[in-house]
Amino acid sequence: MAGASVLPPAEVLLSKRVQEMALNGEQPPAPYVSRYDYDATEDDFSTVSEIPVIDLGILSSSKASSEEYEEELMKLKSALQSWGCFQAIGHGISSSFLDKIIQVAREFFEQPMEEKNKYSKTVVEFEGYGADPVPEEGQSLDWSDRLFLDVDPKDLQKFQFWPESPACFREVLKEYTEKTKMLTELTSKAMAKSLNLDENCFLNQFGERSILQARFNYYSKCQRPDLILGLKPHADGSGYTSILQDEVGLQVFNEDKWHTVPIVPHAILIVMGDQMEIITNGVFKSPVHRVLSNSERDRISVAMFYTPEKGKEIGPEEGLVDGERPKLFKKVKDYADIHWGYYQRGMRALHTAEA
Ligand SMILES: O=C(O)CCC(=O)C(=O)O
Ligand SMILES: [Fe+2]
Repeated sequence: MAGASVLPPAEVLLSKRVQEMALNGEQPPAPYVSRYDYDATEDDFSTVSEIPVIDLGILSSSKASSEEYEEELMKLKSALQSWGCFQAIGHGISSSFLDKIIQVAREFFEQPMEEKNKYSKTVVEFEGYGADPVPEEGQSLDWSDRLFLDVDPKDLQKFQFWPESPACFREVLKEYTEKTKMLTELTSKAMAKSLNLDENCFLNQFGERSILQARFNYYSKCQRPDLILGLKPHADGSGYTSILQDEVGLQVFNEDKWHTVPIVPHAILIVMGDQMEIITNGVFKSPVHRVLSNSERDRISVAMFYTPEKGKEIGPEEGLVDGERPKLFKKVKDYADIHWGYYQRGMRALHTAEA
């Protein structure tokens, strides 16, 4: 293998899109090669795991019988304690609209580079089209391209990064943002109730100016999926994240094993981020997850990161602290920034919040 000194620096590699390399049939260059622990059974997408499915319709409707309601609430709590994620159905967002989001995302990424590059970001910026900012030296790179946008509060939207092609992109994203806000309200209330807390307690911690960011991920096919990762293992720095996916590839680490998240048509996967682990005093888990590449099909996902308002202190809910369960975390603010610093070094940041 060539010595590190003759490799192009990560800045140069990251200024080139993975999609271009894939279309040119190029082999993944060294910094993308991250898998030395290849295990064929972990790549077998046909054996997916049963991630709990929760019907949010039951938890939001006054019509549900109280028995059914209590049962669903208990399922939700248990899913978040053991997996840190669940597949939400009955969320109230129409199937045709969810198809539309995936479709506009696909149309965006399938355009010529010249069109996409109108929205490109530099290797130090977050927002726009491209790769994540350059990680610390020695860290591997992800075999994927992204379009990352701040979407809420509205005054944070920077339209120079919002595609005008496909023509309906902006309208669809605005509508999805509004729908995701409703979903987060419903989810936050249901999660609080499942822990016998005031239904507004999580919404209050996130604050009036809680943040939503959209990340459109495009995972190109790769001839050597055994060598690379679409997205390296990480836990999210958000409060929690909702994910739409059109192909398998996402895996969650649980009980010493990687589990492939199955495609449940029109379900939205809700994944706890570190900040919900802090707020629930460790009752809910923020799971480590990653994305594998595929030699046959590309993959689109749309992640919406829901994060507490800038500068707002968050910390364990008092109702989840007692003699048996002392405070595991201290109060923190702007945790997502701390998380990012560690992420770039391939590390988790949760320990920085420990009491
Ligand atoms: O593509 C996916 O399914 C997961 C994306 C993800 O984990 C992230 O963007 O943080
Ligand atoms: Fe993630």
